[in-house]
Amino acid sequence: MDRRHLQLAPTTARRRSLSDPLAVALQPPPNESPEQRIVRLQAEEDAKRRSDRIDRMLKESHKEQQRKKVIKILLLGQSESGKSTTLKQFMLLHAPAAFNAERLAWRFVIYLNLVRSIRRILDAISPEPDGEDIDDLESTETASIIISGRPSSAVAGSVPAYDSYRRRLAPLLDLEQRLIQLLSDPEDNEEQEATHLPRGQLPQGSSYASGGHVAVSPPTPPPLSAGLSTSMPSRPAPRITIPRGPYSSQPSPVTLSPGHEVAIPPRSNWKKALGVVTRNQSPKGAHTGEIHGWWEDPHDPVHVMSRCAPTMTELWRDPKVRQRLAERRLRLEESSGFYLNEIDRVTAKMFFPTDADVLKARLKTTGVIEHSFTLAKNSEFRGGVEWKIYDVGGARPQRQAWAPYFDDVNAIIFLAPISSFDQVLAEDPRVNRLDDTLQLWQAVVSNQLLQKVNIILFLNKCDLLKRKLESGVRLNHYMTSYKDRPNDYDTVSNYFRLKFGAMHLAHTPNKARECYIHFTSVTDTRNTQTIISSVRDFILTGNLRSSSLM
Ligand SMILES: Nc1nc2c(ncn2[C@@H]2O[C@H](COP(=O)(O)OP(=O)(O)OP(=O)(O)O)[C@@H](O)[C@H]2O)c(=O)[nH]1
Ligand SMILES: [Mg+2]
Repeated sequence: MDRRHLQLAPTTARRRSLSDPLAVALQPPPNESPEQRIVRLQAEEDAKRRSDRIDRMLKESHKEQQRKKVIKILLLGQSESGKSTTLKQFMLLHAPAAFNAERLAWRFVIYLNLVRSIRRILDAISPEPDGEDIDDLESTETASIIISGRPSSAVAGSVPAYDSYRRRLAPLLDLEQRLIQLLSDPEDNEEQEATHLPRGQLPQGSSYASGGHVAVSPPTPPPLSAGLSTSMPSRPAPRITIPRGPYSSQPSPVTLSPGHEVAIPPRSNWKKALGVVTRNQSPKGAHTGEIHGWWEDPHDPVHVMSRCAPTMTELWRDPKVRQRLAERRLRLEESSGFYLNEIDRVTAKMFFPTDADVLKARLKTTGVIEHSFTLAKNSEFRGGVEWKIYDVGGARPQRQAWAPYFDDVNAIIFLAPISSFDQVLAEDPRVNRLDDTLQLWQAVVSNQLLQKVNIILFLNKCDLLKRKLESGVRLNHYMTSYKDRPNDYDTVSNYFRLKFGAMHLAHTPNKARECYIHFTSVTDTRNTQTIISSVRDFILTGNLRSSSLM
């Protein structure tokens, strides 16, 4: 309540007193002593202070109500379905400054992706009788491995230059450990030379294969400890940690997940630590105009990368190597092997990742990571809309962390990688990836807790699907229900749209809910950003309606 009238000048107060009963009631007694006057004025002052405080609180609370609407989106789907890539596209569109701030840090992930692709090639072409056979290959980073017609090692051709490749690429295999260490514990960067693990001192659970490269023994059932993700202190998220090894008194920062893919602990602040342009990395010397950058730091991984670049290119272009990879049905281009076709550019001393490089960089998610950004003010919400996007780990052991988010989410974007019909899960090579996605989809659409939640389905990796079908891979070979329909992209993609749509209709507990389906290739920025804008408007409109604000 505003009590400014208490401060009116005496004449005004007197004039008002004739008509204002409140003012009459508040008038001082006619025979007020000076002491009484002091007490009265003091009381009036206290009352005014209290009143002003209440006014301020009311104003704040009104502003708060107008300030922000929070919309929560959960990204769901199996591992490697494209959730984190979709999140990167959201950031690129709505938080470009944050995206740019992380750009340099992705350089290390790109190096790691390239180094691991090279190691997989070396493993695949190894002539050693006790080297990996196809079963081993299938249990490692299997998104790129197809599942039928296993060739035996016996029929596979050999690569005469194998020993030479291995010798010349040995520094890369050491660098792999350093990169994992760097990403897992960037604070330890200074000591990276000291903490670099020499052979024979690998973390428990990992070992060198006979060929001298790093290989990881099948994980024992991972100790799932309820840890807290940095960004979500109140939400439990599982993490898988390698037990302490004899090499260190500290717990290993390196985490490996089933399927042997590298996973960085969610608490690692690698994006912040490695994305910072330090004094050393500033593009120009302030006075001299001379270029200074990470490439002048002799410890930077770029030096090993660029020294090994000619051999990497030679290996990747070697027809015998290609033949051996084909025999082993290993298709690296579909996963972290993107960079194999651009070795010179990626290993250049001054390599600065482009948007496309960052989108393609693969780092498995563990736990649940929250990202927020605010959309500009609009007519409905004067304070703008805050979007919180939760990116979850999609591998099977990670899925138990999803449920706590179900009761408090406005929309789900489900990623179904439809190119994966001929692939198996990294965490369980007996399971076809598409079957797993369909099961997961059914579980999500039939979930009672989610019945009021908007569901948007991204039938993803359409670019890879198209390429795969054009190369002659037949869907009915892996999915007999497809029968003898044409094997072209339009028919196949439409078949998937109808199949996923029909499952939603059959299993949703809320028959009024519509499910929005998009064909996506989330590494393609132009196409994805158009879809993201329409998804954003759809979610916003739906939520405005449901909260009776429209
Ligand atoms: N060609 C192509 N590659 C894609 C597409 N979507 C994702 N990828 C790539 O597939 C890999 C896996 O994508 P992520 O976004 O990391 O997968 P995720 O669902 O977050 O996986 P987890 O973190 O393990 O749950 C990355 O290298 C992406 O660049 C796509 O539509 N086309
Ligand atoms: Mg991810």
